Amino acid sequence: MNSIELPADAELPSRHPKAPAPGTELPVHYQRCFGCGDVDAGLHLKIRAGEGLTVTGLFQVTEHHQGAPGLAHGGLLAAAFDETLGSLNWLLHTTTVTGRLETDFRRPVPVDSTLHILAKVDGLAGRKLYVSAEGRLNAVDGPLALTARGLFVKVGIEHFVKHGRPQDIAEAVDERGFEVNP
Ligand SMILES: CCCCC/C=C\C/C=C\C/C=C\C/C=C\CCCC(=O)SCCNC(=O)CCNC(=O)[C@H](O)C(C)(C)COP(=O)(O)OP(=O)(O)OC[C@H]1O[C@@H](n2cnc3c(N)ncnc32)[C@H](O)[C@@H]1OP(=O)(O)O
Repeated sequence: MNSIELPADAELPSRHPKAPAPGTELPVHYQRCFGCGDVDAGLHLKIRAGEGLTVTGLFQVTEHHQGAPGLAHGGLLAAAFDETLGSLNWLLHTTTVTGRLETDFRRPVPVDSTLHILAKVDGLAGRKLYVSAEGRLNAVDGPLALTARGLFVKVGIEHFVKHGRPQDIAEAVDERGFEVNP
């Protein structure tokens, strides 16, 4: 498939009236999520709602995240973007999964740096949510290290019930009553 292009019929969706206020730290959507949950080996991303259809993510790169010596692993950086882009769901009160994710690595990300990720919704066409993000080193206006574009696809709760491992589904139900974006 080709690069992700915003289709001509895409429209900018509305921010949901109950979206978390700008500046609010978003809740963990699932405690065992590798991106945002309380997982030892996870990314421990801190994501906040921004203005409009934006969220900001902070990824603290540690020695556990290396690919090359002293540098962050590209796949983990893509995961940090995936998680931050997925968190845009909170602003729309919708549920999507990643269909396609393109990541451009423009500058190495050293261990001990903080990656400041700014993600936004670019448009919605049917079930397809088009999103994009940039990541900067150590400051919101720091050097540009990564850019990404994503295509997320709206799904219903049944997607997780059908495909997920039963014991994890049961645990998630206990955790939050299976409510998404309460
Ligand atoms: C316990 C429950 C907890 C649930 C929590 C859930 C949400 C919580 C809410 C907020 C969450 C906050 C943070 C977000 C958290 C995490 C972020 C990370 C997210 C992930 O890490 S998520 C895992 C990786 N992700 C997958 O595991 C998806 C596997 N996949 C599939 O499950 C199917 O593949 C699916 C469903 C994508 C589509 O399947 P489908 O049968 O429903 O629909 P279909 O195929 O018709 O596609 C419909 C239209 O999308 C186009 N389309 C589809 N895929 C495309 C592609 N790759 N490139 C270009 N276009 C594509 C088609 O071309 C068509 O376009 P058109 O309508 O124009 O024809």
